Amino acid sequence: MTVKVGTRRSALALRQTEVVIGALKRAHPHVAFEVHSVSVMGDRDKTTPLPALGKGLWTSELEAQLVSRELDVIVHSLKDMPTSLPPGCALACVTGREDRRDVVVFSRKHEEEEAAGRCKYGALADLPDGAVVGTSSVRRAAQLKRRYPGLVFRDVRGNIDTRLRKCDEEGYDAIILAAAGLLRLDWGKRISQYLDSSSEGGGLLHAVGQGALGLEVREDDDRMKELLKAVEDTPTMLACFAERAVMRTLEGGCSVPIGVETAWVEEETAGDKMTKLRLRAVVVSLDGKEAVEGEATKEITSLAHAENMGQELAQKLAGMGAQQILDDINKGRASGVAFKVGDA
Ligand SMILES: NCc1[nH]cc(CCC(=O)O)c1CC(=O)O
Repeated sequence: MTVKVGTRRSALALRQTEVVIGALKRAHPHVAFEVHSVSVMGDRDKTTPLPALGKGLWTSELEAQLVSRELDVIVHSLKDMPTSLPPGCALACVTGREDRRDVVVFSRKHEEEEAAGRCKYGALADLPDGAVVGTSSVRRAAQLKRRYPGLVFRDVRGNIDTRLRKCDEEGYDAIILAAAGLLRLDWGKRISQYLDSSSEGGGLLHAVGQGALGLEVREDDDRMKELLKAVEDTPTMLACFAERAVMRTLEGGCSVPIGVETAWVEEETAGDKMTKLRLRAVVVSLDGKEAVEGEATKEITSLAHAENMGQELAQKLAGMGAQQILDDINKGRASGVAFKVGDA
């Protein structure tokens, strides 16, 4: 048996695929795996603002080859997978999660003259008003504008190595990326600050599925689903299904400012310690001026429970004003308002 594994062509996607195949080979030593890299629109078009490219910008070409049976499984960054998949496709497995947080990388132009490699800034809060922060994510820009209104946000496109080069050479003071991508490509040394929902973490909730890998198969391919169970991480899969249900219910995509944060917590209930899933979510207006957030903590033991939890929290946020924020964003786009992340 030879399994044809599809992936984007970026260094990160290829590294992620290598890791997954390594784990599968250890579990199934008699199965052969072939890597098939495919060019996708999000990697080809480096100028159009991401929201204008639609939801399938990282996945559509790969899914077409899955359905036509040129591929048997696709390794995705889960956060790049739309929350609704094309007919005949299924998210069969979510693997263990790398650090799910966003991080700050400062431009090398801020390294101390006398101590190469040491940046004079340690956190976003250290930056002066007017400092330029690069991100192509409306989720990151909208949330950070709330906490750091003096910063100027500017689009930065390209794969991770390109964005690091642009950070150092093209007038940025810092850029925001996912820890997972940097760590998987051995760029951890560039990370100056980890961001999360805490005050010192900038109050930033991460992207749905960030840090996790999603393995997509044909809906009717039970043999492939069985084979992939060897690399499934069930707690991560349950958490990510809850996160994805929040976005699906709010009808968001990877280009709307929805942030989430999940954690498995121990809670005392009637004298018994129980492990429960804590799910936080936030919806922010593009200018960062309005935000609706909430959380829930529940015992979750199935994918259906997880999806229901995400759906309920999303409906609660929608009733608190989140749907209005998203409707305003979609109206703005429908009227052809050119979309850009930031101010510069
Ligand atoms: N399309 C961007 C993308 N998709 C997945 C990752 C990082 C890896 C992950 O979140 O699993 C990135 C880079 C980034 O957000 O900095």
